[in-house]
Amino acid sequence: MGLLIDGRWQDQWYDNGKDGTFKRESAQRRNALPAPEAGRYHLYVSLACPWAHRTLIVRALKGLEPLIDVSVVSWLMLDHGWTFDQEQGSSGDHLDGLQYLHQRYTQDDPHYTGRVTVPVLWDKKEKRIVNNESAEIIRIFNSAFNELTGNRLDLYPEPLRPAIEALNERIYPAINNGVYRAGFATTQDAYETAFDDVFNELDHLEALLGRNRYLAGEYLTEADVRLFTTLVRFDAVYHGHFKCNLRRLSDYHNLSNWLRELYQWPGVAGTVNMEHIQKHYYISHKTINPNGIVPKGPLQDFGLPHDREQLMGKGIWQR
Ligand SMILES: N[C@@H](CCC(=O)N[C@@H](CS)C(=O)NCC(=O)O)C(=O)O
Repeated sequence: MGLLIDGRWQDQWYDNGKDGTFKRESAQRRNALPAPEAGRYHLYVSLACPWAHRTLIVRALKGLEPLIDVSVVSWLMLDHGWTFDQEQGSSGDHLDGLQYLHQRYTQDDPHYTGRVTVPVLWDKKEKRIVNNESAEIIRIFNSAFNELTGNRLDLYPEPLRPAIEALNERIYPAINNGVYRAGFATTQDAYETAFDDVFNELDHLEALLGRNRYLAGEYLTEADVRLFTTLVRFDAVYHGHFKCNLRRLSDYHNLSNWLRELYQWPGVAGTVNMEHIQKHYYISHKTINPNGIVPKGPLQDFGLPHDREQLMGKGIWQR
């Protein structure tokens, strides 16, 4: 784990400061897509990472697999940050055979200072990073290539935008980032604050999903995708490794049925790789789990039947 300082790689763990609260650095590349072209862009992901996972799901739902190819980093992230070590699960860098992801960042800017994160949407033509913020990459995927693919599915439909934004604003701090704030906390207080945020919000969402088929109502939207990638990791990683253990996700009836419905959505299961997920967290985070023992459990089967049909659902909005 480390970061680039003026283009040079430095190996260092997160600095939480005195209060022990984990602070996530904002993504630095936030450009719009220069032009929708097949084959021009390359997506860098980790199959372990919930943020990168969002982009893989939307890429699949929007039929972008033939247009945007992907390189997968290794699940193991140690001194050099994300690597393309094929012995530890990486696909290798399909573009230039790079060894480390930070080399992409310094190709974009030889003086880059900041964390080297996934996902990254790379422009092969201009040789620069288009965007490294998953929340924005999924919106690009949702609309920018429609003319090329003819895919009219809309995960961020105009009339639902206020509801989706309101959900994102609750779910990001309390859950998506909340589990990290719990897991990476370095004081008891910081951990307990994050822990309470996680479970208060899960309770709220459990009630919401008792009324709504999907988070924003009858349509499956980006809000569902963004929650899914955190919750699919919950029992396998966040419950144990990040100490979010008041309840298991499987103890929540509505949330776990909703999770199964999303998992079974065509295209989604193929984006979930539990081996990368468990190995990454338990083996890479040496400060939390120094011996790198990976738990054998829990037993889980997201392919089991769900009961969501009892609520009205219209699938994904069509433009
Ligand atoms: N805001 C970013 C966050 C991405 C992020 O933090 N990714 C993690 C992996 S789960 C990462 O690459 N961390 C490396 C680091 O912080 O050094 C997004 O949503 O795209």
